[in-house]
Amino acid sequence: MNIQLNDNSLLKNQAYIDGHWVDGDSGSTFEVLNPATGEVLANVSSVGVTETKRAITAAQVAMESWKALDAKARSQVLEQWHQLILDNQEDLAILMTAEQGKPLAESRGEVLYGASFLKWFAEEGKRVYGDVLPSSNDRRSIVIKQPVGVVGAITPWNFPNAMITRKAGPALAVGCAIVLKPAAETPLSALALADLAERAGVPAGLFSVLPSRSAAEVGGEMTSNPTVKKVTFTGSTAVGKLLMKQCADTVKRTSMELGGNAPVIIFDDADLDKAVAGALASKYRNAGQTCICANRLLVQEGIYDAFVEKFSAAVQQFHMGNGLENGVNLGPIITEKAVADIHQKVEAAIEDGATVVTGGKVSELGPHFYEPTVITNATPDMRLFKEEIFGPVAPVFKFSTEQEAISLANNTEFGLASYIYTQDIGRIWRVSEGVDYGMVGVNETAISSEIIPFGGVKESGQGREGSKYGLDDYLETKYICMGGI
Ligand SMILES: NC(=O)C1=CN([C@@H]2O[C@H](COP(=O)(O)OP(=O)(O)OC[C@H]3O[C@@H](n4cnc5c(N)ncnc54)[C@H](OP(=O)(O)O)[C@@H]3O)[C@@H](O)[C@H]2O)C=CC1
Ligand SMILES: O=C(O)CCCC(=O)O
Repeated sequence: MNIQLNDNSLLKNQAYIDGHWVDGDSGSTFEVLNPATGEVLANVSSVGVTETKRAITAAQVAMESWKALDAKARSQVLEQWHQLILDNQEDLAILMTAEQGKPLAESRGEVLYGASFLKWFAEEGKRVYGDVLPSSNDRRSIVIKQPVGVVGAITPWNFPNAMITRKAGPALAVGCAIVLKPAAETPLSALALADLAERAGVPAGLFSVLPSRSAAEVGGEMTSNPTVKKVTFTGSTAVGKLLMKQCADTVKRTSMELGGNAPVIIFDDADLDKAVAGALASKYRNAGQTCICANRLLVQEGIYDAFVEKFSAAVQQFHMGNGLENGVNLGPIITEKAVADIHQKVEAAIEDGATVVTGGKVSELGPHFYEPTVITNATPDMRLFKEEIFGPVAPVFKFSTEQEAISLANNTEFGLASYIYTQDIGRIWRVSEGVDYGMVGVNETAISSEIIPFGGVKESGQGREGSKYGLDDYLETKYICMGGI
């Protein structure tokens, strides 16, 4: 493999099924590329339907003894996995930057973020309480919670570590087994996590990782196999809808964390410096490739020009490049296709009358780099308003009234994250309650952590990840009626 770590045994290029490192049955492999340089990092085994079936069967077997353990015993294994991730933070970060592109500082942060889900759910898994309901004299009505069963998980390339632990943590904590298909662009982080899980004592079969170049085959088996009781997915809305349809035939539970179209609403009374810093951090995190990234900057007319000036000046300070190099704080875009898609949206906006203040083109650094861009005179009929940009492009829209801001924010089929900048306490409540989003950041855009219920409404998905609420997605509720008392 074209990469050097302190511990090179974390570099895996085979699937991890039922506790074994294996090639795909067909022997086929696929390339994993460094998006900053285009170099081939590794050739990774590609699995299909039969290997997925095997992983699911192994999961079912492994789950029997795992769910019978005390929650405390499961917790200890998760704690150990958490500790090993911390111990290997730098290697995991280097691996992540190599295959995904985000600057090393962001990768280090994601590794800690990913580990935090294991720690949180190691603790929270010990608190799966039931209920005794007020009942009539001759009976007692009891509610218990049980693990939902074997879980199928499909994760994206933009967060190659944390999206896995955010699903595996709660699943394993409550006694489920999990079969994971990572994104084809970033399987190395997933496989390194599996290696650490094995070292931590996660029993064979309980956490299998299925790299594949045919997502539809693996996803098709996961969603149709009756042994899988729940499918959890993070990715595009289009694929999420497809998976939900596929799950309908066997009536599986689903959790869907899909696309977003986050508005950042900046009112005239906002603290301008805070608003600029918050919008900047949100928009350009992971080069704009985050489902909760600011997608639309909605700025009130009285502060519009001042905001654009300060924001654009800050955007021009980014140092774009290979995320492994010192000082780089903006990385590449995952694929050339994604770059082309971003650029088409910008070109369409220009044709429709938008103005490019800075950026607006593919960078001279190479075909995976798009210049950090600010666009003014943006209007709601543009693709930049309607679609997830997933790139470092900030369109700035102007509004007049609070009601108009709420209407603009809600004028989308998405409803994941939203942000408000204002100092008016009444307005904070009105707007927070008025926007149709699963999450609202008030004078803050760094809203993610393991303790909060992450998730969306409308076509941004269903279910919540992280927090005490995140456990419910992996639990069934059983009612027991005890009669004859
Ligand atoms: N909510 C979020 O966090 C994310 C949103 N997106 C949005 O989606 C757009 C496209 O990105 P993209 O990577 O193509 O997102 P996808 O939704 O295609 O990919 C996410 C995951 O789904 C898998 N997948 C794709 N097709 C199927 C299928 N038919 N059955 C089962 N699994 C499948 C992918 O596998 P494989 O990699 O092998 O194709 C990957 O593991 C982005 O521009 C962005 O707008 C993307 C990623 C994350
Ligand atoms: O779905 C995503 O894009 C990843 C979520 C990032 C976060 O948890 O902040």
